[in-house]
Amino acid sequence: MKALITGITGFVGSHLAEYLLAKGQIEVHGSYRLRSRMNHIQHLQSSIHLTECELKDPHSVSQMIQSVQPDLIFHLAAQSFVPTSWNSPTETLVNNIAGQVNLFEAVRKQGLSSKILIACSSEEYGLVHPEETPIKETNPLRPLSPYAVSKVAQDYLGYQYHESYGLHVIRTRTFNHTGPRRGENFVTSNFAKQIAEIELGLRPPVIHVGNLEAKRDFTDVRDVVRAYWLALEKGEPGETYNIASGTAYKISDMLQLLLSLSGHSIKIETDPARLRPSDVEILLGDAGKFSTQTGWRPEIPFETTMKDLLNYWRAELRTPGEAPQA
Ligand SMILES: Nc1nc2c(ncn2[C@@H]2O[C@H](COP(=O)(O)OP(=O)(O)O[C@H]3O[C@H](CO)[C@@H](O)[C@H](O)[C@@H]3O)[C@@H](O)[C@H]2O)c(=O)[nH]1
Repeated sequence: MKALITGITGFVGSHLAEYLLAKGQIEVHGSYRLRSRMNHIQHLQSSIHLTECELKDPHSVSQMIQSVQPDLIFHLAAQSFVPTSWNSPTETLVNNIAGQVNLFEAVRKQGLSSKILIACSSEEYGLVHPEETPIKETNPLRPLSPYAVSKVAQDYLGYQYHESYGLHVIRTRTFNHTGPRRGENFVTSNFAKQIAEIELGLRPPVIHVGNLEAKRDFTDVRDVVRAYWLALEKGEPGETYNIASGTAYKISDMLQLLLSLSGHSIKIETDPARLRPSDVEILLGDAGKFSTQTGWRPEIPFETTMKDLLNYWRAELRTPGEAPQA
């Protein structure tokens, strides 16, 4: 069986590649862009097949699909950082929406029956009223950032291509996820990296933060990639599923947890540049529909995830590129 991961060099892509290789009997292919950093998949390079592909270019996508002929496609490649979407809204929308349309069009025109997972997001729910939590898939979508709008479009395009052409598309609305290799812009990783830098004396004992009042539902990336596999194995085509832990942490509590894992005394300072024009206040998901369909449940406790993330940064800062491959 052949699996294609778009965005294989990224945080989730690298974990998914490891998961699929460990399952065995899956030929793992991945797409990357010209300037992608390869550090997350360096240790896998001899076991995977890489294709350079610009997803915004229909020709490039068509050629890749033609040569790989994947049975499974995990479409993870995207501009995924919310603040970047305010600075570059057009780039975010074009990248995320056109990339997926090009992929769908290639599969459709070549008459393939690939099963396609599209990585949508809990950000789509956006403005959520307290009585609407835990959020079900039926909740209204009230996106609060250009990134969230791009994910709503990806989500509905998945629905539309399934209805119009019968493409085997599964849509997952994944809530926040983290773990080793998480990009340093994202909150858990950013705080963990700052703490590791303070421990090594690379910065003064002051941690810079944004809005600590928001609440997020975090799942370990290793549980998320298992969910993505199950989604294609057992999910209903055309359907959308929340992937969530069912517990929301205030960002300030997540920070306290990280600080408790470090013996250092650290001052907290708000950096106004880290505040957003509009922030999603609470994302707390109900993954009941997905659990019933696939039997999936998150297994890794949040404390373990945060310990692994902090240890990842400690190792990465000591010997860049050689952090343990968790
Ligand atoms: N990044 C960041 N966020 C901060 C900081 N301080 C507080 N926050 C708050 O921490 C929360 C989480 O921020 P991110 O880690 O940047 O993630 P996100 O905006 O929730 O989006 C992530 O989750 C989505 C799923 O819900 C994903 O779709 C998206 O790609 C991303 O992974 C937000 O409320 C943000 O305002 C900081 O210094 N940096």
